[in-house]
Amino acid sequence: MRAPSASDIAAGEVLLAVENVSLSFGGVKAIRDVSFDIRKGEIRAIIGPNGAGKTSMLNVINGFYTPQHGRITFKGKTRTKMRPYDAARGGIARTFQNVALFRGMTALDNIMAGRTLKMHRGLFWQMIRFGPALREEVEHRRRVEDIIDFLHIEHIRKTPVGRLPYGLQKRVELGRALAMEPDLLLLDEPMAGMNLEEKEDMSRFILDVNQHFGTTIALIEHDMGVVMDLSDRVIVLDYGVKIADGTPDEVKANKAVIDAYLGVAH
Ligand SMILES: Nc1ncnc2c1ncn2[C@@H]1O[C@H](COP(=O)(O)OP(=O)(O)OP(=O)(O)O)[C@@H](O)[C@H]1O
Repeated sequence: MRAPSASDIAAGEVLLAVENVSLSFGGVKAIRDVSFDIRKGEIRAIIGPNGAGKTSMLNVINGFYTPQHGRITFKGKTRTKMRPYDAARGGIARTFQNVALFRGMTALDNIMAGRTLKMHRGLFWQMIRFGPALREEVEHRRRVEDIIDFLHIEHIRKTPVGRLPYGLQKRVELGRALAMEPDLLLLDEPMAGMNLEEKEDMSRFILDVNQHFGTTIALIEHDMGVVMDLSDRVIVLDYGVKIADGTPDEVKANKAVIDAYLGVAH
């Protein structure tokens, strides 16, 4: 059984609230007046057919897109506009639908890159690796090694990520996001392109991140088995509109969802 339970989550504190958000690209209405919340400690899935607006919603949450209408409240602070850098500094980390790593760099260096926002000493001190900067680097390396242990990727730490199989690249990308020590982790199709074994591994890591670090997670995923197993609550989008929001069992039984999505082979 997962902890915390669904009833704990229902009573829990709201980490992020999306209110009446609408986003258009020219004539295309990607998101239409969508509201929902993400509570501290939960795993929240966003599902829906292709083009439903799922990735656009993650891009609104992490400040990549500015919605024409609506507002976002994160950790009690309300905004209509935020830059991705501020979102990252504020504690929102993100992985992408297609792996977005530095392919020529090792797994270790890619994960280390995720620590950049946590580094306080300036470039000058980093370069001469003196005093406080050296102490800081040692601490960052320790954190990164902990993440490498946690994700069981010790054997590939020195391998350029471009040479790794896809499933391991996705794991390194997760490691880089974890290196930011986020309060909210956004995962865009973390299982896409994976075989069954890789999916099982990734599911376990997502649950472990949630349980051991207490990280709140929002994920987009097309594999319904994975979504229903992992998530505390699920939002369903269709043509940019929210058509359902509830526990996996509630969503599975929802007629509009069956008609729009679940009933259709994907
Ligand atoms: N940068 C953009 N410029 C123009 N239109 C866009 C842009 N990004 C998304 N769209 C459009 O907005 C709509 C929602 O797209 P989005 O990628 O958010 O859907 P999605 O649910 O994530 O789809 P998928 O499951 O295929 O990834 C689509 O009609 C898409 O073509």
